[in-house]
Amino acid sequence: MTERVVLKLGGSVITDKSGECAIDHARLRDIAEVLAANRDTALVLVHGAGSCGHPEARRYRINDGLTNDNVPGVYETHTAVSSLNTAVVDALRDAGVEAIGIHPLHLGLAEDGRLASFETRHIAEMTEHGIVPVLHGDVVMDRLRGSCIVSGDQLVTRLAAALGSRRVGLATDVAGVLQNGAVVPRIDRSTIESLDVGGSGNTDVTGGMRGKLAELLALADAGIDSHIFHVSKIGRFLDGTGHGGTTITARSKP
Ligand SMILES: Nc1ncnc2c1ncn2[C@@H]1O[C@H](COP(=O)(O)OP(=O)(O)OP(=O)(O)O)[C@@H](O)[C@H]1O
Ligand SMILES: C=C(C)CCOP(=O)(O)O
Repeated sequence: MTERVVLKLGGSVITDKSGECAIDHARLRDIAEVLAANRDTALVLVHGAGSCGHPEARRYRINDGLTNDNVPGVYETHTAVSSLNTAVVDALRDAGVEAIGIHPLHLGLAEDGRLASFETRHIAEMTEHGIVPVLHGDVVMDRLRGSCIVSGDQLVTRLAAALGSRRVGLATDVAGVLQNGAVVPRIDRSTIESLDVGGSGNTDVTGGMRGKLAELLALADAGIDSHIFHVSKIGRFLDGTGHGGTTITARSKP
């Protein structure tokens, strides 16, 4: 079976998270060049929403559930993050990567904030043909709440488990998980307690670094390690030369 790499581009690195849907096109071009240079990798790409989706999700209180008042928020949030998805796909295609956008609102159903069903067989099929599926954190219909936000981080864990991926990376705006300014090289359930991990510095409805680690520790429990590193280290993550960030694992330090 093809060894698939699941890579998430944090919303903080492809948008200016302090603005309103401020897409960083120059950063997207740089990332696209790196991914184009690694075309042999069977890649499944996920991106966060950054300033294209988090402000809308917060404004319409999507995660509190749907009422008569906030139904338009489903459209507004999905449209904002979809515009970012188009920009990511365009940048990749301009660099020669056979990318195609996939919207979780169309293929997932949640129950109380967690994906209950999510089709991935077509994603696996795409990678067999050199297509790079580009998914994103999204608003998804929820059988208990009406709707909820499914983060790119939740998608990463879902995809990695479903596709049997052993290489999972999250590129973000920090060098890794930090403690007193230094990167913590390895985190497992026994070491997480001693760390000071917070949310995002900007508008974020999915828990920032704390939310990320909750997802990735659950993935580690399922036997799949993952890595958080600075966006400038994507090439090194892909070629295995060392990303200098944090590895999230179920195993204690050797
Ligand atoms: N201990 C910590 N180490 C590193 N970053 C931390 C820590 N605690 C909180 N953070 C914050 O977490 C942020 C990264 O999480 P964030 O959710 O913003 O990233 P992202 O995945 O790029 O964004 P998005 O959720 O939009 O995709 C950092 O920029 C930092 O402000
Ligand atoms: C807010 C939306 C639409 C998705 C959030 O995904 P994330 O940026 O990966 O947390």
